[in-house]
Amino acid sequence: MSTSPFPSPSTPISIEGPPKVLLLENIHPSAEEMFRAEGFEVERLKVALKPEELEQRIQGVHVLGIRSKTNVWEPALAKAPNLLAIGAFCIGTNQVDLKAANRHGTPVFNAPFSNTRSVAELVIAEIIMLSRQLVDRNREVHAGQWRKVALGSYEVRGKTLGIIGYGHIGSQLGVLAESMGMRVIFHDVMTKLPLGNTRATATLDELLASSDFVTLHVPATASTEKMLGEAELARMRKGAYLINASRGTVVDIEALARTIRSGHIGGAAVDVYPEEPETNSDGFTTPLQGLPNVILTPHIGGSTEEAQASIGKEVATSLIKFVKSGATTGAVNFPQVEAPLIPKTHRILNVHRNTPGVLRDINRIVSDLNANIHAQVLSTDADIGYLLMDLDQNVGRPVCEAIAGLKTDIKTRIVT
Ligand SMILES: NC(=O)c1ccc[n+]([C@@H]2O[C@H](COP(=O)([O-])OP(=O)(O)OC[C@H]3O[C@@H](n4cnc5c(N)ncnc54)[C@H](O)[C@@H]3O)[C@@H](O)[C@H]2O)c1
Ligand SMILES: O=C(O)CC[C@@H](O)C(=O)O
Repeated sequence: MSTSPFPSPSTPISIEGPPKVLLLENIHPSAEEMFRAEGFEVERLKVALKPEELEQRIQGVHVLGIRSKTNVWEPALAKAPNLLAIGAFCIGTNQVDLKAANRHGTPVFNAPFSNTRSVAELVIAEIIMLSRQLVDRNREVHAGQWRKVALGSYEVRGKTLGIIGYGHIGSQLGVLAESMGMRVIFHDVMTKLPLGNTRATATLDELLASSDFVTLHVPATASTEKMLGEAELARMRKGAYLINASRGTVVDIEALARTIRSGHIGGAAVDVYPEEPETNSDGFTTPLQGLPNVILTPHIGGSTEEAQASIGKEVATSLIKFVKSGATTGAVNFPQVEAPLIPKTHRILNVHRNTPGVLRDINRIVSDLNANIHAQVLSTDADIGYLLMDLDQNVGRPVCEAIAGLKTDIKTRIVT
């Protein structure tokens, strides 16, 4: 992903008719219902779009909803000057070029909580399945083979679970695992409050060397890319199990396959892969196929009815609030502003390059029109400033047109 230039020239956004929403990747109908109830026009597709298709479909769209399979990069953003916001109806936002979206004045909202319990529960199931070699026994009986063995099957009680990434998922998982009598340790780059009897290890290596189960719950970032490679896998205890329901970039999958084949690792449960198919009808291969005591799932950690319905509502709520008031609280790439609408005032939103003098120029435009600023909130990051202005007079159109003439302008729109 590249760092984009600022868009130029800018034009004020005016929404004629209902705001247009494009929802991809079979986003739960709860989102569509909420948008429709607010008078938005919604198109909902079951599939992800490839970059070139997205560039076509995104034109004229005000709100785009995706999950983990649609990449939103600079070329698509450049084709969508009317795009107000992007909703990632999931936790991960690595599929969006967040920096480019920021520079285009487009906040990205996600659902940081709604599917976390579903992932934690899946991992609990996998811990027991790996420990009892359940997938292998299940396959054998389905094939008419009766292998009643205890060898290599263990209780999880008293075993150590090592959690890499003690965030929303990792910490919930720790609580659930302790209730089954497991010892829980974790490694995180941030200082985290250990829940229950868990404790942080001094290093990743200490966690790898001390765990019977290692499970990953980190985001896809430069620092987590292949954080478990050949050397790290070799540091795990002999016979230990690995679980990855975070992102496919985090584990060197070829090295994992070799380590399982060598017998050093006792099994693995993998939900995410470096390359994943875009649709359910595409074929799929991974070097882990056919290996013993290996559970492979198609990125379903967060795929429960409860989680998807809740995500639909959570992200739609943020997007509707942003379109209707400009609130950016919770956006993952944007200065945070939250201000309820003030009756009898007229709200303008402006995103501009963060350079000296912008506020002075904008305020001069307003005062030259003899308008009064009732309230004004500015929040900035390194690249952009996000300004929310409530004016006493209904002069949004001339103000927006004049602001769009400033070299520093990125995106301006009238809310009320
Ligand atoms: N399989 C699925 O369907 C599914 C569902 C939900 C989330 N996920 C993935 O799980 C990830 C974690 O979700 P979450 O809600 O717990 O996120 P979170 O942000 O609450 O927690 C992530 C934790 O990882 C830590 N971390 C970041 N970089 C690290 C590093 N290099 N080493 C150690 N720790 C590091 C962070 O400090 C944080 O505590 C998401 O980013 C997403 O990619 C997958
Ligand atoms: O629903 C999805 O496509 C992704 C789910 C999960 O990986 C997430 O990041 O929340």
